[in-house]
Amino acid sequence: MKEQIQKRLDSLTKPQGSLGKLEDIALKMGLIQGRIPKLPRKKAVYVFAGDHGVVEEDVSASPKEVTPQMVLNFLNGGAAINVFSRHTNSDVLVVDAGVNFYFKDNPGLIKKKVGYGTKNFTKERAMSIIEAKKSIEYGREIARHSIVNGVELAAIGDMGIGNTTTATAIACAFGIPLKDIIDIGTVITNEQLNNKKRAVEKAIELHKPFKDSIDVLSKVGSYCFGEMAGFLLECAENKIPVVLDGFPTTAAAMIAYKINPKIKNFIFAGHKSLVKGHSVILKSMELDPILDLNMRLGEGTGAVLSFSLIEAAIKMINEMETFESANVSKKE
Ligand SMILES: O=C(O)c1ccc[n+]([C@@H]2O[C@H](COP(=O)([O-])O)[C@@H](O)[C@H]2O)c1
Ligand SMILES: Cc1cc2nc[nH]c2cc1C
Repeated sequence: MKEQIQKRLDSLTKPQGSLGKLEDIALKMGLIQGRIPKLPRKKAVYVFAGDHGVVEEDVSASPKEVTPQMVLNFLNGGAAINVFSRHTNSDVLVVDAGVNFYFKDNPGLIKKKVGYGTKNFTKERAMSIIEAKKSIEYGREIARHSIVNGVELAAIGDMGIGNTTTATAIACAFGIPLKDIIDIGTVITNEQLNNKKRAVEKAIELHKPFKDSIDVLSKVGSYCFGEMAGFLLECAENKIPVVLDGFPTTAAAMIAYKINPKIKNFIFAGHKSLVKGHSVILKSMELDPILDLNMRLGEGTGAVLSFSLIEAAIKMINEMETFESANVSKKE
């Protein structure tokens, strides 16, 4: 299949390889679909929301109430992710994986709450092993539902005050040195950055050694990261491409990747976040980001914007004329 797709790319009226990453995207999408790739008939972003006990350590710029407030904003269509999803003709589904708030039913809300926020992982496990397994299973259920509903290109986004601290702790638990990834998420004071660094160091010291993904998830993870990991695993097993967003969603991908490294063949990195650790963890999974727009918002915004380039790549391989059909000469 790879040869067939590559041959088609090389037959199009352009110097070989001149469309750069767009050619890589068309090839990867083709390998996922097992054919010259076709446009996805339905696209959706799943924004996984959850709260983190570690925010007690004063690691974030915003109060924790922002997590449920932003969930309501997503449901009302007023956040950046709603705008960019309308722009790319994608649906927005918000997942309550573990927000410390009770939400009323809403058609845009998927209620998969494992708990009302995790515990402070600088003092104890973020969650039990049972909850960690449950969060992965909930993520898989959401993916199955998405596939049954015809979503052919998905993205994951995150919402949770404290997410970048949890993401940092997860990456460190998998062996990435803290100094290579510690950074601000949203803009915080130097004191808060120090708190964040100390919180991760304390957690790693308290919980090491780490056995596997479930161990990492239960010790320093959170419900929304577990659900994102389960979502990725299930989509990959069903050959549905998923686009990652920034630093938190990519740390969640690490959890899934350590369970099944083959998922990387079904995953796109939508963009490169400004958070310095993002490129480090993308590289550890050999993923190359599509966009680089100095963004660090989360919510799935970078992922959904990259949908238009993924679609452009698919249109390119389908709609361009070949040297032969357009009668353009080529040196033998
Ligand atoms: O996607 C990113 O790379 C990213 C970088 C920094 C912050 N965020 C978003 O900001 C929130 C967490 O920020 P923080 O500083 O509380 O960890 C969370 O809701 C994320 O979606 C996201
Ligand atoms: C307002 C706001 C919106 C967000 N979206 C993702 N993370 C966020 C953090 C804040 C503070």
